[in-house]
Formats: sequence, structure tokens, C-alpha cells
Amino acid sequence: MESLRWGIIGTGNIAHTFARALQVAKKGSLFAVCSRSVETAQSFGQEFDIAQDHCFGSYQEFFSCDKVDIVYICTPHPYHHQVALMAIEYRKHMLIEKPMAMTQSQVQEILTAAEREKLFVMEAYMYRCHPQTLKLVEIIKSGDIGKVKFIRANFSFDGRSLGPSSRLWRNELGGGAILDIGGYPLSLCRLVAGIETDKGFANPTQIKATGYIQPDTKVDEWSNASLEFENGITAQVFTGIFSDSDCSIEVLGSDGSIKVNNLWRPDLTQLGAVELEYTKYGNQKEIIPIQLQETNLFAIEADAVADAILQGNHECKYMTWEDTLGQAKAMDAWRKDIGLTYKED
Ligand SMILES: NC(=O)C1=CN([C@@H]2O[C@H](COP(=O)(O)OP(=O)(O)OC[C@H]3O[C@@H](n4cnc5c(N)ncnc54)[C@H](OP(=O)(O)O)[C@@H]3O)[C@@H](O)[C@H]2O)C=CC1
Ligand SMILES: O=C1OC[C@@H](O)[C@H](O)[C@H]1O
Repeated sequence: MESLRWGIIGTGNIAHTFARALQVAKKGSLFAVCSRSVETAQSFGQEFDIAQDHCFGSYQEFFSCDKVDIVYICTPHPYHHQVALMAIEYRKHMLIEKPMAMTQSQVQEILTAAEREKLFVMEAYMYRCHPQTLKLVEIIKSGDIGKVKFIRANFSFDGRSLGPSSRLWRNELGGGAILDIGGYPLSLCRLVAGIETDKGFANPTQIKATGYIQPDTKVDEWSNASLEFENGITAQVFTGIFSDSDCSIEVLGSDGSIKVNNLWRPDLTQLGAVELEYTKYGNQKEIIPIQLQETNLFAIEADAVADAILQGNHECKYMTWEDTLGQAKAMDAWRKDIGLTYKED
């Protein structure tokens, strides 16, 4: 096998973005799609040139299609767990949108089942695969900014126009800022705090958070968390879904600092250039541009997944299973600290 045949399950917003990415990915193509309605699957199929007999309106028929190598699970978060367990039953590799599941215990169940069946699974924190993130990691690892002391990371956007029917504003669909985008800054802090370790990530020993949970929808509009790591690094993360706000990250070391303005969606250059701002204390800021062979973030992710699978691996080095498990534990702790709950708790 030199290339993966992908099946997409769930035909919403990100499914379209990923389907477009597969049109330019080098090691994969879109083969099948599944929706709760066959009409929706067929209309998605027409848009992306999928054969009509590979457009399914039944999850069971979709998973039974033995030509699909890997499924991209992009339903709302509360369905990731049950859809992933079904994918495993039908022996499909999986790329599961973030968060992999609603709770640490659900994530553990998915990983245990995938391990038993020797299947690939990755939580789709796509920014982790991008050359800009890899360059950030390389510079910090080189010691150029000295010892990392503090990390600040934000992800916030105005999701109000999506309206109350959107998954973002519905507790039963896993709505709220922390689960939707808070995981990005959290996962970045865990990555940077653990760069010097063998695993390449670290788990916070303490999370203290504040936030606002809407009394009617029971979803968090925003939240702010302070993290502490065993090695003395501290971090501050902010997430919100009511305001287009700063989405940058900064890493402050003993000798210098790095700032990245557009780490999460470097494919959208209108959100900022793809570059790092590097400052050695006492010197002028330097701009380090990132040279890209491929600009489509999701194609980069799909090809990273393909590389791992074609090499016979069950995890991707950019977001390992243990990393995802630590992430889920930290997400649970963050939510708990502001009293944000879902039926899955
Ligand atoms: N990595 C990234 O950049 C992004 C990741 N995401 C992640 O992807 C997932 C999906 O997000 P997004 O595409 O924005 O969501 P949407 O609401 O736009 O789409 C979700 C799709 O899931 C399917 N679905 C299955 N069951 C249900 C249900 N009970 N209610 C509603 N929809 C259902 C629907 O497709 P159908 O009608 O065909 O069944 C729906 O269109 C989320 O987990 C999110 O965190 C989202 C955006 C960006
Ligand atoms: O992962 C995501 O990134 C971009 C946001 O618009 C979206 O809601 C979220 O799921």
C-alpha cells in the first residue's frame, strides 16, 4: 500500500476542509463518505467526486466497506467515542478530531481497544504536524532561548454568529470553549513544557482555572487556566468563543523568547504570517520565516498520518497516544476546576 483510501464520517464544517485537503495530499485520497442521511452523503460525494456507491447513509454500511483504510471521525465531540469503538470493531484505522473524546476514561477505552486490534489512531491536533510548530520545537530544543520559564497561549474566536443550534452552544453536543479550542493552547503548553523529556511532552501537576459558564446553555464562554509543571515551568492559557481575540503564543526562556502569531491555522495566512518572532534578550527581534513545500495544513496532517501507517506504526510521533491521554486528563481537570460538566462525566 502506498497511499491511503480515506472515509469521512460526519459532513459538517471540518469535513469539507479535510476533503479539500485530500485533493492535494500526496499519500491519500477520499474514497467514501458517511452521513446520518444518504442524501447528505450523496451531495457531499458529488462535491468531492466520490463514487455514488461509496456515499453511505448508514454507519454500519460505511464501516463494512472493506476498501476504506482509514476513517476521519469529525462528528460533534460526544459522538467520537462511540463512532471510534465502531470503527475499531470494523478494523479501521482512525484520525479522530479533537478532543478525541469527552473524558479521559472514554479516551482510555478507545486507545485500549485500538491497541488490542493493532490499529492506528491519532487525535487530530493538526498544528502539531506543521513545519512552523516543528521549527518552534527545534529552536527551543537547541537551547537558543535558554531554559524555558513561562508559556502563554491563547485561542479565542467569536462563535456567536453560529447561533444557538450550533454544536458550539449546546451542552449535549459538547459545546463550549475549553473542549472546542481550549485544547490547542493546553496541548501547546504541554508540548513545550516537555520538550526536554524523552516523551516530548509533559503533564501539568496543577491546573487552576477561572471561567464563565452560561447559565442557560451550560457551556463555557471563556476560561483562563494557570498551569504548573514538575520542572518549574508555568503557563497561562486563555480560550473563548465570544470574541475574535489574540490567538498568539509566547515562550519565555532564560536567554530569549519566541512568539508565534498564527500557530493554530497557519494555512489561513490572513490570520498572520507563517513565521516565528525570535528575540535574544538585549538584541533586536528577528523574524524567522517558515519555508513550506505544502501550505495546506490538513494535507500535511493527512500525509503525516499516512507516513506513520505506511511505516507500520499505530501512532503518529506528533501526537502520541500517551500525549493524548495526558491531554484528556488535563482537559478533565481544567473543566472540573470551573465546574463545567457534561452527561459523559
Ligand atoms: N481540526 C480543526 O481545525 C477542527 C476540528 N473540528 C472538530 O471536528 C468536529 C466536528 O466539528 P464541525 O465540523 O465544526 O461540526 P459541524 O457541526 O459542522 O459538523 C458535524 C457533523 O457531524 C455529523 N453528526 C453526527 N451526529 C450528529 C448530531 N447528533 N448532531 C449534529 N451533527 C451530527 C453531522 O453530519 P451528518 O449530517 O452528515 O451526519 C454534522 O454535519 C468537532 O469535534 C470539532 O472539535 C472542527 C473544526 C475545526
Ligand atoms: O478546532 C477548531 O478550530 C477552529 C474553530 O473554528 C472550530 O470551532 C474548532 O473546532
